[in-house]
Amino acid sequence: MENVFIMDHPLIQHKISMLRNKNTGTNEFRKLIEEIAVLMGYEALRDLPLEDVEVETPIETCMTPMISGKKLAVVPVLRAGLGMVNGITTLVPSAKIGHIGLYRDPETHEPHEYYCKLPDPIEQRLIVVTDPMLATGGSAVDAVRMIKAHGGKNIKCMFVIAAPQGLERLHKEHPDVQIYVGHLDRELNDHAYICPGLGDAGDRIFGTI
Ligand SMILES: O=P(O)(O)OC[C@H]1O[C@H](OP(=O)(O)OP(=O)(O)O)[C@H](O)[C@@H]1O
Ligand SMILES: O=c1cc[nH]c(=O)[nH]1
Ligand SMILES: [Mg+2]
Repeated sequence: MENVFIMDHPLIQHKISMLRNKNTGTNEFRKLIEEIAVLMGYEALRDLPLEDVEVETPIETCMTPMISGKKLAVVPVLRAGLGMVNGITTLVPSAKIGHIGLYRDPETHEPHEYYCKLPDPIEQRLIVVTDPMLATGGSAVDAVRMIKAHGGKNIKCMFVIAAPQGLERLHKEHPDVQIYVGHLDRELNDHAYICPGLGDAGDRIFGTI
């Protein structure tokens, strides 16, 4: 699928396996999510535009490449997406941060919007949406729709784990969006949880189980 990138780096796979373990506690879970975000961010940002700038080294003056263009915006989908923000700002400390609040209704599994605050203007920025889980895809489809409604154009989404159903839906509804997935899991269960998955990412990051 064009614009879909499934990670295969052994470090990412190893850390995702640690996340899956139900005995991994809140503190370690949070650290792992952040580390995976750094590793995935490194992959997802490999096409950042560069421009040559003049720098004086101790030896001579040279032209040397630096990141060009408008700065990045990281947009976590609350709550669980917050766990990945520090990973991206470790790579790009100057990034602006927006927030989209969505929760999934436990019965219908439909997303409900409760917050949206994005950097303004957002048109020229590269926007990186973070959420550890892409299950039915409802939350991600809505998050991208909200960003586009504010003028966002250049959008990448990062998920630690995705279900095939959610990946297909997001790609179908927003084919222009680049989707980065740490691991593609088997399926959804009757409660729309990812199998084998890691449980409820938000509850495990914030210790609200
Ligand atoms: O693809 P979907 O079927 O929409 O499911 C994925 C969404 O569900 C989780 O959030 P949740 O609703 O549990 O909110 P939380 O992060 O506050 O726990 C997860 O972090 C995604 O945002
Ligand atoms: O498996 C899932 C599905 C949705 N949200 C989660 O946190 N986990
Ligand atoms: Mg949750």
